[in-house]
Amino acid sequence: MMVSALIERELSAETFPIRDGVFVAVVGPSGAGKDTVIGYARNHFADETRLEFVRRVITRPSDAASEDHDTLADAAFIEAEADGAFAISWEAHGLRYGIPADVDWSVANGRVAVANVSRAIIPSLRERYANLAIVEITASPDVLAERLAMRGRESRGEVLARLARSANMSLSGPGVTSIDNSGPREAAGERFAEVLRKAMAFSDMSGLI
Ligand SMILES: Nc1ncnc2c1ncn2[C@@H]1O[C@H](COP(=O)(O)OP(=O)(O)O)[C@@H](O)[C@H]1O
Ligand SMILES: O=P(O)(O)OC[C@H]1O[C@H](OP(=O)(O)OP(=O)(O)O)[C@H](O)[C@@H]1O
Repeated sequence: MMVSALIERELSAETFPIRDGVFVAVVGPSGAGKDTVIGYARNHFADETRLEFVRRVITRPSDAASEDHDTLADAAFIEAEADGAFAISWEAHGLRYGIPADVDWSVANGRVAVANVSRAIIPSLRERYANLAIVEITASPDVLAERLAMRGRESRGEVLARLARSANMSLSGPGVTSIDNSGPREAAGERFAEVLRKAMAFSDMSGLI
């Protein structure tokens, strides 16, 4: 067993940025396939205890078809946020999103945490996690439009707003892996699985130092 897994590290202000484990931030435009590649990896690595697939808290009714998340009403989310329930939270598409605080403990203890997050929170993630892997899932604009329409989770107006938002976002800085998901799910899924294998290997090494 890894040394890091034997030590239950306490987190305090001095422990930032959090080390040992890796935070894998899956980002990219709406409809590119973030939840799809995460779902692929979840199946692929079903028995892998070093990986944690973060269950997000969102102020959106649950929709198990695309993502299994927790739901809170707006006021309850704001209260939970004030109580320190989230490692990180943000707003987008008129919704609030939170990553439960125990992800910090997991990363500090050598696990690889995987979450679908906003591109806008990358600077905060860089401050919080020493080992941050950013995976950008991409697809061409016409593919995005077609997939969002097919997904059917949002109204036509919401889909148009999501497509417009995507056009204004660009990524910069180190540690970004881009995966084109214009082709079959399995192709992007395998590339993502390879990123996770590397993150687990890195985390194993870092726990032994
Ligand atoms: N490679 C693919 N080929 C065909 N359809 C896909 C592919 N990847 C994702 N989809 C579909 O496209 C839609 C958007 O994917 P999703 O994973 O929800 O994207 P995101 O989380 O980035 O918004 C979903 O309906 C999903 O099933
Ligand atoms: O700031 P951005 O990078 O544009 O991201 C905005 C939001 O879109 C995604 O959420 P969600 O999974 O609910 O939406 P999606 O499936 O349509 O991408 C992502 O996790 C962010 O919460």
